[in-house]
Amino acid sequence: MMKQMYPLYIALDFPDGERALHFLEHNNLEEVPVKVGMELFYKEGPPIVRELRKRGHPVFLDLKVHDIPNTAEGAVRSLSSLDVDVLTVHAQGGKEMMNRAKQAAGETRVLAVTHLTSMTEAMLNAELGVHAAMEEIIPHLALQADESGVDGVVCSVHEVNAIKEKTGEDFLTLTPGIRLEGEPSHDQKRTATPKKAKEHGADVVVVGRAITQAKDPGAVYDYILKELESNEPG
Ligand SMILES: O=c1ccn([C@@H]2O[C@H](COP(=O)(O)O)[C@@H](O)[C@H]2O)c(=O)[nH]1
Repeated sequence: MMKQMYPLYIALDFPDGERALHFLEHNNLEEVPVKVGMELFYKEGPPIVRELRKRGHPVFLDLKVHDIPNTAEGAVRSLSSLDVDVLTVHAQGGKEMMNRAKQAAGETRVLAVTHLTSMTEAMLNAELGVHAAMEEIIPHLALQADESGVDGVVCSVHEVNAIKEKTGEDFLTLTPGIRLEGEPSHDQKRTATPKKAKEHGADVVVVGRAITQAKDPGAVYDYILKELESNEPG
């Protein structure tokens, strides 16, 4: 059976496992779903994922695999053995790469990153030489991802509607770049509040600094979860 996904994952972007585990323990965030990304995984490796799983945390492993199909397939096979809910590849690796990643993932869900939420359309045009509007290129990449067989995409809240129009409602959208009203966006460019994520129909949100750097991370986690689970119209 395919792994379950949760509406909210906390991005554990900490320099080491000790600090990540201390953060969770001291803020009463036992067993909450967490995202392990490059910073923590490259420092600690598979043992930090095993430790989080042992403590009851569902884990999203966000290593954004991007390589030739054969290498990506092998990488995903290795990573999916860690009992994680979901892992990521780059949609720009192409359909064969995404398809082979999906085949190798077993019950672990695979999501394809479209364009990073830290990029603007101007950067896409000037720096990557991709002369298309974000609102065209991202649904296009999502359609390629859907056709390749992966479970969904990583995108910003702003692209969720256009993606679902092309792929259908069941194709998952996971949205980082979440900020509370009035908060600094840091390096993120395509940001939105949890309320907007809910309104636009994002299936899953990932929140890092808005929780990890908050005065009361537990309270912010509870607030965001409540916003996402609210049945009030936007
Ligand atoms: O397009 C993407 C893909 C992944 N991320 C990851 O999400 C978190 C966001 O952290 P914040 O502190 O909430 O900005 C981070 O781990 C990124 O690696 C993303 O931001 N955008």
